[in-house]
Amino acid sequence: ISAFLFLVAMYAIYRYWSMKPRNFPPGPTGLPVFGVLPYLGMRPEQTFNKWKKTYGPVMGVRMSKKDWVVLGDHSNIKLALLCEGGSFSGRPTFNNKGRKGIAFLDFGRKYNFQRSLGLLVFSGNGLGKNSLEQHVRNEAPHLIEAVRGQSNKPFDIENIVTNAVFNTLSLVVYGQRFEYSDQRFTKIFHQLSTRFHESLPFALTNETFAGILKTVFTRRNSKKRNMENLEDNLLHHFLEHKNTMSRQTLRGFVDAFLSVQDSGIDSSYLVANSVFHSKVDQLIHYISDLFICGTITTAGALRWALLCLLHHPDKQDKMRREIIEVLGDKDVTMLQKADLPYTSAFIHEVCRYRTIFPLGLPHKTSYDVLLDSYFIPQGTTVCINLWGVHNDPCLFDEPGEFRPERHLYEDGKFGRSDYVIPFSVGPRHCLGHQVASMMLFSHLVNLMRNFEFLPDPTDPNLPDITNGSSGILFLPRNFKLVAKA
Ligand code: HEM
Repeated sequence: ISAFLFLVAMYAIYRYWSMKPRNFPPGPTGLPVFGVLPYLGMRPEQTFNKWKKTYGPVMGVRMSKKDWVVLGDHSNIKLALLCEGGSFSGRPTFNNKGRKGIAFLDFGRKYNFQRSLGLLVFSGNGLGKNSLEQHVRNEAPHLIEAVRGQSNKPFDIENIVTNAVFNTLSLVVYGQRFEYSDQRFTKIFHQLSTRFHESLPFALTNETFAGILKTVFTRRNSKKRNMENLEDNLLHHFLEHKNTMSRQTLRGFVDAFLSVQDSGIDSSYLVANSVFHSKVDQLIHYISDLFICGTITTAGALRWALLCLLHHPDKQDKMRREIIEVLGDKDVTMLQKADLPYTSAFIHEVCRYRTIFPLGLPHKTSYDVLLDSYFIPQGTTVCINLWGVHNDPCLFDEPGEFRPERHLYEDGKFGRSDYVIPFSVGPRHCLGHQVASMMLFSHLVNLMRNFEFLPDPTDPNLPDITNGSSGILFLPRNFKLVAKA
């Protein structure tokens, strides 16, 4: 009898554990307490993609004790984020309770205001596309000079590229750049990159047993300290910057933020509507979100592009020939992009082939919603599998192959694919996608016209292009190359 009761109890626990909301998308529940966490592996996006074959592109997975929805194909991602954008644009609360800024704000009035402020600077309006482009162009000579300093011997380009991206963003944010040798900023890069070495589902699972395990097995305290140091550094720099502000000339995002905030009617409206809890906290978190979301991603994409050049010398030659023929001695501008179809196709393919942000940032439903005839309750965390779209064989022939030519028409013109969505889509898509695209294009073209990139002659193997760091971002492992001037 006791064995029978034990089995009944186990069955009841299992049934209770497997319970999901009515008509919730199908998917695995995994183990009690942990859910599917033990089965995700180092590349959760690939595991989700495998499960898609069994459960379909709209899948419900039990993550520790919560049910998440994973969207795994282009049509459902588009349906959710574009057609139902108002319902799918929230952000779940995880390690970020009380955090302001932008990337982790829930959808709503406060978020919309912060986003429009960001768009003033980071889109074609307000401080303007030209000034964005000008900032990117201003950094290029420093990047070239730093690489020239290492030319003809094997070196790791990571710090130089990260410096260039950080400085470009710093020009947009503060209107000011820093010397590559400035120790304060090399420290900040390390603080930035440690944020990304935790896998997304693990980073978000902050509850029950999994949360306890995470505390035991990860160095959260050092991560927290890093974040605080980063924000201290940014605050210190901000205070120096504020003292030199003039309302006549806005130097960048910080000045724009302060002037909107301090301008009479707007300011009282904003304070009355509690758009700003505390202006300095909000601004420091915002700046840190911009650097965190913008630096390691863009520098990582540039390093993947360089790795692709090393692995495909024929494509490198073709691209350099195109750049030299079209540009001659002229400066690189975004207008010339249309005349560089192979280069544009190469960059587009790098963004597809090595998806930097494989699962993007998690979304949350703000209302009960139906998708693909499934019911998704308000407050559900929704993961967007961008990697799954980029590797869908129905959309890309042999998706595992690096083939820029797939983005060229027969007449040689570049055709942007709607299915290449590294910046995600919808109201929450990447705020920095324009400046990121400018940096990828301008920095890469400038590097290509000045150097030939060759593998490290002392290493018999080419650096690994298949595997990368596994975490929230998919980044290349460290490698050396030779930049032949
Ligand atoms: C190759 C470079 C980059 C890639 C692949 C990338 C990709 C992404 C992705 C996938 C998201 C999540 C979108 C979503 O929630 O659906 C995101 C968000 C974001 N990105 Fe980027 N990003 C890049 C560069 C940048 C840069 C340079 C900036 C600097 C301004 C930036 C700022 C942000 C911000 C602030 C968010 C949060 C937006 C929000 O929640 O409203 N990113 N990015």
